[in-house]
Amino acid sequence: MISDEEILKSKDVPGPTKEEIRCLVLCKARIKKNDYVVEVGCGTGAITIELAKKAGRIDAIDKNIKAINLTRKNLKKQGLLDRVNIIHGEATEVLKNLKNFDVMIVGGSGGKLQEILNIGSKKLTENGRIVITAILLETKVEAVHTLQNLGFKTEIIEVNISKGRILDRGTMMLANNPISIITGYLQ
Ligand SMILES: C[S@@+](CC[C@H](N)C(=O)[O-])C[C@H]1O[C@@H](n2cnc3c(N)ncnc32)[C@H](O)[C@@H]1O
Repeated sequence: MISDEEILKSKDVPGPTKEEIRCLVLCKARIKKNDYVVEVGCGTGAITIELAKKAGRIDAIDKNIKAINLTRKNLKKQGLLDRVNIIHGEATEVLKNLKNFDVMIVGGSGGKLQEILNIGSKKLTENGRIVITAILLETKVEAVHTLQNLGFKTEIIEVNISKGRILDRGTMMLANNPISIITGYLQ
């Protein structure tokens, strides 16, 4: 897992998913080396980089062209550009044209989470997984309810990470915003 510092950022793209959260997303997604993974809302490409090291085929989607360009730059920096199919577009449209996949990671939905989950769930292979990261309370509730209604075995964890800042007289723990990781497993 690369550090947060290694990831190129831009003022026009939301910041990268933090290293510790990326670890948990990858863990919950149970990625295997032949998996076909679709990432909705790749942003900086921080999660895409890790997917590119682990999965068989990766499609990374974002509706923001600046995010697409940044994902491309970050993948190139890590020597992983040829491992990912980067797609610029609205996820609800792009997903319809994809073949069936094993895992869908949702890092952003722009108010279209239900639609993304409805379309994505129909494209999942047997034993497919969906992993959603959410900051807003409303998104967390919507993610859990939608996955349950679609028949997924649904799990949610809330992660509160504090990182130590080393000072002259000791170490101060600084808290990051809590983030939820909601996972749906086909059963
Ligand atoms: C919080 S950022 C993702 C962070 C990313 N995991 C990272 O580490 O950089 C959310 C991204 O989702 C994208 N997004 C939101 N709704 C979308 C949609 N409906 N279709 C495609 N992309 C979307 C946004 O443009 C944004 O780049």
